[in-house]
Amino acid sequence: MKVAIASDHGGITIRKVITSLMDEMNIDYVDLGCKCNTSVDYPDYAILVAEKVASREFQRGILICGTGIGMSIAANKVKGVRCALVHDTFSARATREHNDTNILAIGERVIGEGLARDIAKIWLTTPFEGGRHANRVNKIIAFEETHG
Ligand SMILES: O=C(CO)[C@H](O)[C@H](O)[C@H](O)COP(=O)(O)O
Repeated sequence: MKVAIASDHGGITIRKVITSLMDEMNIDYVDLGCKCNTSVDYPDYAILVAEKVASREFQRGILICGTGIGMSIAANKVKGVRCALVHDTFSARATREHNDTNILAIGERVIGEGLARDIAKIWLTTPFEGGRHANRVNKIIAFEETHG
C-alpha cells in the first residue's frame, strides 16, 4: 500500500506525527507538503492527494488541516474518493470496515497528537469488511458513475 499525505499550515505537526508512524510501520508514503509555515490554501493539497488516490497512483491518502473539514469537503469532490473526517478511534475502524474509505482527514486544532496517531494506525490497518457494506459502497460508486 502506497499512501499520499499532505496538510495545510494548520496540520503540519500532526502530519509529522503520522509520517513518523508510517516510518515505524514500514508503510510506503510520499509527503506532498505543505513545505513551509506560511498560510496556504487547503483545496490545493486536498485535490492534489485526491487525484493521486483516484488515479490509483496511491491506494490511500491522509489530509490534515485545522479542522479537517475543508480537506474532506474538497477531497470528496474528486470522483472515486471516499474521504472520512475522523476524530475518534471507533469511527476510524468503522469507516474502513463499512465505507472502504480511501482518504482520511484529521483536524489538528480539534484533537491531540496521541489520538491522531491512534486514529491513523487503526485506519491504515483495518480492512474493508465487504458483504452488505460492499452493496452500499457500490451504490455510491454507481451514483457517481451516472451523475459525476
Ligand atoms: O479548511 C479548514 C477549515 O475547514 C482548515 O481548518 C484550515 O486549516 C483553516 O481554515 C485555516 O485557517 P487560517 O485562519 O487561515 O489558519
